[in-house]
Amino acid sequence: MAAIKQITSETICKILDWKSVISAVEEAMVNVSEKRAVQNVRSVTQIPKTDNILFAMPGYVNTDKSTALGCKLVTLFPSNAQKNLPSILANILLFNENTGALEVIMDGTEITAWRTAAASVVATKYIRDVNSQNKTLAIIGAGTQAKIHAIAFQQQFKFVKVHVWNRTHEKAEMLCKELQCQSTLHGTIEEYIPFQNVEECVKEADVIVTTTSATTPLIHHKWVKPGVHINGKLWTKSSKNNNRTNSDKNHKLDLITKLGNSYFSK
Ligand SMILES: NC(=O)C1=CN([C@@H]2O[C@H](COP(=O)(O)OP(=O)(O)OC[C@H]3O[C@@H](n4cnc5c(N)ncnc54)[C@H](O)[C@@H]3O)[C@@H](O)[C@H]2O)C=CC1
Ligand SMILES: O=C([O-])C1=[NH+]CCC1
Repeated sequence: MAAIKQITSETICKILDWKSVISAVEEAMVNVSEKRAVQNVRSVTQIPKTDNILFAMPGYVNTDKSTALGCKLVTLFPSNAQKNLPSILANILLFNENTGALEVIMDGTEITAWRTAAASVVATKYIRDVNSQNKTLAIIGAGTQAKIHAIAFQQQFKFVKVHVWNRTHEKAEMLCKELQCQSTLHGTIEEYIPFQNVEECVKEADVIVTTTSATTPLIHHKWVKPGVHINGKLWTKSSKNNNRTNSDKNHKLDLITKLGNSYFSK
């Protein structure tokens, strides 16, 4: 049996670029819709008496361009933040589609982070009215996904301001400072502004991204502008609470698509 090739996170980080990732995610969505890819529902293994989860995400794709059989294994350990580790860690396994033999193991943590933000970008590109102005992006949260969404959205859109709210305000301030310092990432952005209050953070936003692990709603529909596009990072262990926006049936926040977990307000 041939040796299993290992691809480290250092190599992955050198390869990833936004143009390719956004277009690969868009292509993957089309392949799933057009049934050129098999993407089964992920399995969720919750470690009893903890919030820790192991996900298995298998998939197969067969197109003119490529064939691949793989499985991503992702752990979500929310308390990792206190250990200075990402709460989401991932590895991707690729198999030979003729023999089933394992051929490649690659680090999947960065790929997962980029893939998630790229899915929000693609969803926003298609769902947000192309004629609407996209001046202000509001980000709820200040962790891995908050930072990568701020960077990814600049690849496709020309936001002028990025608003950030986080449960711990100092982290919102730190993220804004960090993004401000990375001048090469700015594009059209003039300011990254940390907010103490969620309503103030979202009320002028044209696009909102929620990137927290909160299990209760953080945004009220009355606070957002008509036509706002909301990308929700919506995983929670309880599907009943599977939402970061306040959208009970009295509220006019309508789910219009599952693509990238996107919401849109009328
Ligand atoms: N990192 C990744 O690649 C992916 C992450 N996700 C999901 O995105 C969300 C964020 O993930 P990361 O940015 O990686 O995590 P992180 O640990 O880096 O950041 C978590 C954020 O959530 C906030 N938060 C936690 N509990 C909260 C609460 N009760 N109320 C308000 N804010 C709260 C924290 O202040 C922090 O800003 C999680 O739900 C995660 O499952 C989904 C797909 C991929
Ligand atoms: O899509 C993904 O890879 C994940 N969603 C929640 C945890 C990891």
